[in-house]
Amino acid sequence: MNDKQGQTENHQFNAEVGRLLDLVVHSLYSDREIFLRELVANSADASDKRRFEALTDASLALPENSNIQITPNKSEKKLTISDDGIGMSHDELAQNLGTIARSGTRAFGEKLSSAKPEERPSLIGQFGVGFYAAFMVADQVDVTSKKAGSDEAWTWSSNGKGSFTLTPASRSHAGTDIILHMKEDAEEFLDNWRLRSVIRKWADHISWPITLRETKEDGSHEDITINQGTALWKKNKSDITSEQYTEFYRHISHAFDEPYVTMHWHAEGTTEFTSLLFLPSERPFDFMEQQTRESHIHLHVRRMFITDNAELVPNWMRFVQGVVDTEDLPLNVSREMLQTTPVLARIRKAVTKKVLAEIKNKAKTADEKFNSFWENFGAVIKEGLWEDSEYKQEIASFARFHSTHSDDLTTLDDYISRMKEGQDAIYFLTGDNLASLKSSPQLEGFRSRGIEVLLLSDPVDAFWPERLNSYNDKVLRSVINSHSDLDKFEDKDADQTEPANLDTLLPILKDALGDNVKDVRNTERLKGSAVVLTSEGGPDLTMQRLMRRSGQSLPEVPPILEINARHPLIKNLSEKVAEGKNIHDYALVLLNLAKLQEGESLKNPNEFSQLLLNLLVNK
Ligand SMILES: Nc1ncnc2c1ncn2[C@@H]1O[C@H](COP(=O)(O)OP(=O)(O)OP(=O)(O)O)[C@@H](O)[C@H]1O
Repeated sequence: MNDKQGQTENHQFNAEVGRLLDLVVHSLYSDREIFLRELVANSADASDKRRFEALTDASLALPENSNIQITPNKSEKKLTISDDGIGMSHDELAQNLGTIARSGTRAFGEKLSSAKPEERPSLIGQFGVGFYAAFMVADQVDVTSKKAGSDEAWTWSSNGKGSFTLTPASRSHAGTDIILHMKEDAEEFLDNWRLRSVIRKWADHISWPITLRETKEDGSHEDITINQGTALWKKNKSDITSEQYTEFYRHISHAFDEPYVTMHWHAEGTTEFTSLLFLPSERPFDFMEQQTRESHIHLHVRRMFITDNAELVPNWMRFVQGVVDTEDLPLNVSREMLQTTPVLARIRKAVTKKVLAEIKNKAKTADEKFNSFWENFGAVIKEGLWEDSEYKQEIASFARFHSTHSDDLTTLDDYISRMKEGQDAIYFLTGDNLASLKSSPQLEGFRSRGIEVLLLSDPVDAFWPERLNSYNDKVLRSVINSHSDLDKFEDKDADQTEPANLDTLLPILKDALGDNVKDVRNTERLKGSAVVLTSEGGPDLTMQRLMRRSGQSLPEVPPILEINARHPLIKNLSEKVAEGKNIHDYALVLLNLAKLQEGESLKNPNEFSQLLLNLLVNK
């Protein structure tokens, strides 16, 4: 919404911003100092952008000695953060500071309100509320900005309570001033010592000089550069503390966790580059929902930021954060060149191999930290089993899986070491969640024969086994399609009771179910359950379900209904048939029950409940 009053325009925040502001202001009280990190990071990004644009348009060049300046004004209770960056136009101010492009704010809000106070900064970092952190310390924020290359400047102004204004302004040169009108209880951030310590903590590695304007007693000013302003990755490893690495990681990934692994190396040979990469220890809150699957490792050329879209590692490694800096590309490298240059192809290969080697190395330790890393990112890594023909066997060698063997995760090698004599396949079952997989009737025949089954519950699990196909000469086979394999193994718990005679029952069930099933047959693999679904040929049941859910049209593939002739219900039905009773309704209930067991949704749940109720009443 926007109504013009003279020159000043009034706008409403979109609803998501309002909610988010409320959360940020009220949930992060004890970590307020992060506002400075967020604002300085934005200024550094804006300066990077302008420097990059200036490579192809000299009129946008940054002024000499460009910096990010922080000016406290105690008497007016104002703190100003100024940069010479790319700036924002009228529309960009409204768009960037008035709306939230990312979905999931509500979910984030719920998670934030229920999180423990000490977990909140990490959540907020995962979400990246950035600019809005300003309202933790300020009851009014003015942003005056002039876009590089434009003559217009505008001031965006808001008290963070639902609306903002845009007013024409003047600024002598391009860039942005963020003016914070500090809350009474945040005046500590107007003290030089406090500002220095916060800047050192958060911004030491930022490659732009950050200056603090200190006012002397006689009223004169002095600009003091606070940060070291060196590209951290260019320093010697021995001169970098683990705190500095952590701060750099947090800066580049907008996160709050500790890196799980830090990889800092210099590659020499045909292509020369320096790389500082990190594996996160926590998963960003909306990581799995993100629409883009590309990696965002920053590419620098001779220390200058070029892009975070160079896709320096495959998509299944997109959780890797950090910087690659090379001397072997020109500074004005174009987008087309990024896609075709062999230099980048070589860097990609080397970086991917290095990260892969590091993950494999960590996997060997098989400790809790690795397991937690796997819990966080395994679902993404497994995408590589599906789409990365070059590395899929290597990924398979360290991938972890749940299985029927124990509650601990297992590797494929360990699974193979436990295979039964005569077993030539790695069996798996896919489904929506671990709990329902564990109790699936599909497992009964495998359990009673002591055959281990991998339990796969990530959406990607429905796809990759088909492409991986085999590991160490052992094929991977879904239990749903492998029941005939069970005949090879002795069933120690075989039920010795007399089974029902199915000669008449089977044809009647089949007739009652018609086109809804491909076949109805007896099975020896069920123990406690009466029925189970299976399929023959075509995609397995879980795959079919996932494909339908993702909106793909799929011809109806009727399943096979298998029944357990030793189950009391089946015996009972067989007697009813012998007595000449109609069991049509029972047949439908059996099929629907089998579908529910598989986690499928019924086409007509009301009809099913009515059917079931009638049967219970007339029992
Ligand atoms: N000093 C600045 N100069 C130019 N543009 C800015 C500046 N500060 C913010 N912006 C713009 O406003 C947008 C929103 O900033 P905000 O900090 O909320 O999120 P972000 O930086 O995109 O992501 P994150 O939340 O992960 O930090 C930025 O993407 C940028 O386009």
